[in-house]
Amino acid sequence: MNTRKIQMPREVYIGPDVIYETGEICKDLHLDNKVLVLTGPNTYDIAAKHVIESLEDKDIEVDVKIVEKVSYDSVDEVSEMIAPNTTVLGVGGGKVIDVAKLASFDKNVFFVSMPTTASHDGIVSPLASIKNPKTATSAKAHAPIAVIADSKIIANSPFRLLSAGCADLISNFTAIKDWQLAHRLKNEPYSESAASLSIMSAKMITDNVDSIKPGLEESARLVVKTLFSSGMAISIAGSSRPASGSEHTFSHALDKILDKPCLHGEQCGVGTILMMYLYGGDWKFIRNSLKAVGAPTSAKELGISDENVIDALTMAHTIRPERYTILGDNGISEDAAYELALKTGVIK
Ligand SMILES: NC(=O)C1=CN([C@@H]2O[C@H](COP(=O)(O)OP(=O)(O)OC[C@H]3O[C@@H](n4cnc5c(N)ncnc54)[C@H](OP(=O)(O)O)[C@@H]3O)[C@@H](O)[C@H]2O)C=CC1
Ligand SMILES: O=C(CO)COP(=O)(O)O
Ligand SMILES: [Zn+2]
Repeated sequence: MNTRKIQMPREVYIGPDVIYETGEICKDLHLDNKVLVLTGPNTYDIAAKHVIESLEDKDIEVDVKIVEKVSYDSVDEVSEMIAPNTTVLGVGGGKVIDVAKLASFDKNVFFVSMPTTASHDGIVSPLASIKNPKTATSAKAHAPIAVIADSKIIANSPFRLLSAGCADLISNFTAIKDWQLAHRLKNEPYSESAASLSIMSAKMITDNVDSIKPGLEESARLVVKTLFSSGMAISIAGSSRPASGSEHTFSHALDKILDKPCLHGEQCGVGTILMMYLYGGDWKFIRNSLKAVGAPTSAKELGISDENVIDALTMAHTIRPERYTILGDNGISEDAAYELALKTGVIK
């Protein structure tokens, strides 16, 4: 059978205060039997409590779970709370949304994505990126049945999170270069439509850096919509290939090395500067774009050591060996990694 399934959300709501309409939206979608709200310790007060009120106002039975730690154990814990008629609402950052996505997929129930910030492109994608000691990358799950994105809450989220979302999008530039390389060198299947959508998403950010400002609802809308289009590129490809290449394996390596990793998008942004240099591309454009959206461009700005950068660079090719990238099968030598990081100003 040569059929591919592309999953997209059925309904997408973006707007100020839309969170207060959650109950009504769930009723309209017939997702009103029983709802499990997953949220984080901070996002409970910021968003989830209003979601719960809105659901209860419509007489929908609600269970709540605060996700403290993101792991396969938390996915299992959440799965145990899911009955066949439960709808799972993920209200929070990328980690909460990923747990909601994977647990609902395991139990074959609907999932609604309710991002409280715009920090990553997993908002609509059908993949969940949950780490375990063996795999550092995303697992197959399903797309949300609906997305409810409150642009007021997102605009008021820490600007650092929005900057990280922009950096996750800018990283599509090198992800696509890696995909094209793997297509030419290894005959890996390549989708022109997914790649175009991915590049368009990255350009939407670099063409509009001046419009991305703290506390502005228009900025939040722009970044959310662009994260949607990048997530859709992932859906079309059926893998994170259009949005995750060597810059992401650099970030995944940092996640393994650091006791307290930085934000996903921040690490990927710095990785993009490094990998674009390896491609002989315009890495200064990447660095300037990241600076313009307020994202870190060096080890110092990430708050990590120069040694962490070199270790992550030399480890990156081991993270997902089946996904061919500019780092090749053997990776980069320590000397070359040092030169690369120095020349791009990532280390001093
Ligand atoms: N599935 C996919 O395709 C993808 C998945 N990812 C994954 O997503 C994760 C990264 O997501 P990210 O959002 O950066 O990290 P987190 O989910 O850890 O969120 C970062 C922090 O921001 C807080 N926060 C969220 N919204 C607000 C708000 N409105 N106001 C104040 N604080 C807020 C969270 O609070 P709280 O403590 O309440 O949670 C948390 O402390 C990674 O695990 C990454 O692998 C990334 C890209 C794609
Ligand atoms: O972060 C992602 C896309 O931005 C998902 O990537 P991974 O598949 O590498 O986890
Ligand atoms: Zn990413």
